[in-house]
Amino acid sequence: MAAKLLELGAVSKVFDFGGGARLTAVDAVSLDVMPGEIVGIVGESGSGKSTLARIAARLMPQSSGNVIFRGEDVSGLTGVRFSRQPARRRMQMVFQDPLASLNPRFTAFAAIADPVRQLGTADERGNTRALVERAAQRAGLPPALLASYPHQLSGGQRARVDIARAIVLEPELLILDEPTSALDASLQAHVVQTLMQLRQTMGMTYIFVSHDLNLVRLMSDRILVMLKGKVVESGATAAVFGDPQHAYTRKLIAAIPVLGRRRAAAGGLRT
Ligand SMILES: Nc1ncnc2c1ncn2[C@@H]1O[C@H](COP(=O)(O)OP(=O)(O)OP(=O)(O)O)[C@@H](O)[C@H]1O
Repeated sequence: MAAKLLELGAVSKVFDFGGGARLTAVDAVSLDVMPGEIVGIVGESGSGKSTLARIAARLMPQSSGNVIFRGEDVSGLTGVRFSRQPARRRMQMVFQDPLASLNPRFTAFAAIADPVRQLGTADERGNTRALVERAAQRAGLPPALLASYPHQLSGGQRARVDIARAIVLEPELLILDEPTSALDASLQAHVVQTLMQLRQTMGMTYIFVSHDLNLVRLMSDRILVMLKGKVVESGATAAVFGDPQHAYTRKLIAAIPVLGRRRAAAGGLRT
């Protein structure tokens, strides 16, 4: 059996607001991600999905629990310390709002080149233009747009810059936090198609965070359902959608516009 790519062991995150006010945003979540899998994380707003994604990507320290990436315990490494690790280039994150995550003073080329400058080998740095052009092409960004600044690009084009930047060093794991939620339905479909093609051509593994169950159903091999920081249900996507065990999962599925109506009409899924 293949080695696990990422292991989260009983990861918790408690936000302390002072004066005794605390919030457990993630509560003892365990998750093993195998190479090549797409794991979807779903749940209502505030259920802890983004916090878990940020902990997995080492952008935020957990309060307790372990994070093991490619067999290496990275539990004590976050932020700048993790960014200095060789493992850093093997795991990248794509964010919800590229306008917020892209530096307004960087052209698309500079944004995509940034990881090469920061994390690339000397050879890669010498080859920056070719790497940037390859990543842009893979992400479906026309070469003519590489000279543009974020404000000159559409939402869909910005999403593609963000994806190109994330894949420029060919990471093994992409953690995608609502990567298409700022886009309208048709752009969303294009970006999802691009992500699915990338997975095939580059053999990547995704953790895909979304409140959009239709999208997660389409993309994921396996899903985790989160409620108030806890995983209330997990399993193969087809099994969870076909025979949801938890009342909350049934409620989420029933709320999917098209699928929910069809299922309700068939007499199933009342919570
Ligand atoms: N940096 C922070 N400081 C304090 N509280 C936070 C912080 N980040 C998140 N939270 C809180 O933790 C809880 C979980 O938030 P999180 O963003 O992980 O949920 P989510 O499921 O991703 O929601 P959404 O879909 O709205 O992004 C929320 O109550 C949120 O307000």
